[in-house]
Amino acid sequence: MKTPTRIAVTGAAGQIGYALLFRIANGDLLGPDQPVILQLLDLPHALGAMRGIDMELQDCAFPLLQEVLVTDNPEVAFRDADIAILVGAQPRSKGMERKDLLAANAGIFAKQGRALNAVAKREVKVLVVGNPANTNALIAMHAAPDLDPSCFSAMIRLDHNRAQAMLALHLDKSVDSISQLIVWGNHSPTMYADYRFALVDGQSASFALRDERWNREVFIPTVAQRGTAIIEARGQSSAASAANAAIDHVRDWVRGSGGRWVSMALPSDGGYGIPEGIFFGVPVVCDGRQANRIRGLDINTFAREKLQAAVDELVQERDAIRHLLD
Ligand SMILES: NC(=O)c1ccc[n+]([C@@H]2O[C@H](COP(=O)([O-])OP(=O)(O)OC[C@H]3O[C@@H](n4cnc5c(N)ncnc54)[C@H](O)[C@@H]3O)[C@@H](O)[C@H]2O)c1
Ligand SMILES: O=C(O)C[C@H](O)C(=O)O
Repeated sequence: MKTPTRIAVTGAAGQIGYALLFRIANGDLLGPDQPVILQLLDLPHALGAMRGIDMELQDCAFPLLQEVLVTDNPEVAFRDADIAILVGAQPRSKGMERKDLLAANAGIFAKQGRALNAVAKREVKVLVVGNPANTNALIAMHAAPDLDPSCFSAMIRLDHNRAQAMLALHLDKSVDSISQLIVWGNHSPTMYADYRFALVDGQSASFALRDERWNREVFIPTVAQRGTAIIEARGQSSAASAANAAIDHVRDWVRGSGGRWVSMALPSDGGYGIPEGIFFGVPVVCDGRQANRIRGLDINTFAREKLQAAVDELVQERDAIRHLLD
C-alpha cells in the first residue's frame, strides 16, 4: 500500500469544494492506486456543513480515502500537506470584476501563506483558485518565505479548457485533437487565449484559423468573458468546471502532462519580458516533478500588446496589496 497523499482543500464547504472533494476521493486527481487523506478548511460557521460533507464522503465508501479531517484552523489543515488547493474566498456576483474581490480576499491568502510556511511539507504543491487568483497566489507566496517559489501556482486552466473546447467547436473537431494552445496572463478579462501555435491532429492549425477577425472579435473576448456569461446565466459563478480545471491542473503538475502543453500561472522568472514575481499564465509541460516553461515562442506586435495589458493589470493589483508583501 502506498503512503497516502495529504491534500488540503480550503473553502471546502463552498460550491467548488462540493464539486471537487468527491472526485479527489475517487482517484481522479492522483490515480486509482494512490490513497489520499483530505484535510478540509473552512470558516467556523461552516464546520457543520463540512461535517455533513465528511459523512457523505464516508457514505461513498471510496477505497482510496484513508481519512478526512475537518477544521477551521489553517495550521491544522496544512500540516504535512503534500498538496494544497486554496479555494476558500468570496466569489464575485453580477456586476463585479474579479479584481473587485482583492480587498475582500487578500487577507485570507496572507494568513494561509504563513500557515503553509509553518506546517506544510517543504515540497508542497499549492494551487490558488480563489479570486483574484494570480495576485492571491503572489500574496501567499510572499507570506511563505521558507517555501520555494516553485511550490506556488494559480489557476488559468479553466480558461485553457474553455479555449480548447471553443476552438474544437469552431473547427468541428474533437477536443483532444487540439494541442499547443496557450492562455497567457491574468485570470481576468485581460487574459490572452492564443492559438497561433495550435496543432489539430498534430498538424499546424494555421490554415484553418486564418480568420483574424474571428480571433480578435469572437474567440479571445468570448474566452475572457466566459466566467461572466456563466454568472449571468446561472446566477452563481462556475463551480463544477472550476473544480474540474483544478483537478486537471494539479493532476498534470503531479503526474505529468504527457508532453502536452498546458497553461499554468507561475511566478514570472522574467521570460517573455514579464516582470519577475507576478503570477502570469504561461505554457508549460509538466514532467511529473515540475512544470517546465515553453520558451522562445515568437511574440508578435499583437501578442505583445495583449501580454502588456495583463502585465499592467497584474502590476496594478500587486501595487494595491503591496502592504501585504513586506
Ligand atoms: N480561478 C478560477 O478559475 C476560478 C473559477 C471559479 C471560481 N473561482 C473562485 O473560487 C472562489 C470560491 O468559489 P465558490 O464558488 O466555491 O464560492 P463559495 O462562496 O460557494 O465558497 C467559498 C467557501 O470559502 C469559504 N471561506 C471564505 N473565507 C475563508 C477562509 N478564510 N478560510 C477558509 N474558507 C473560507 C466560505 O465559507 C465558503 O464555504 C471564489 O473566489 C471564486 O471567485 C475561481
Ligand atoms: O468569473 C468568475 O468570477 C468566476 C471564475 O473566475 C470563472 O472564470 O468562472
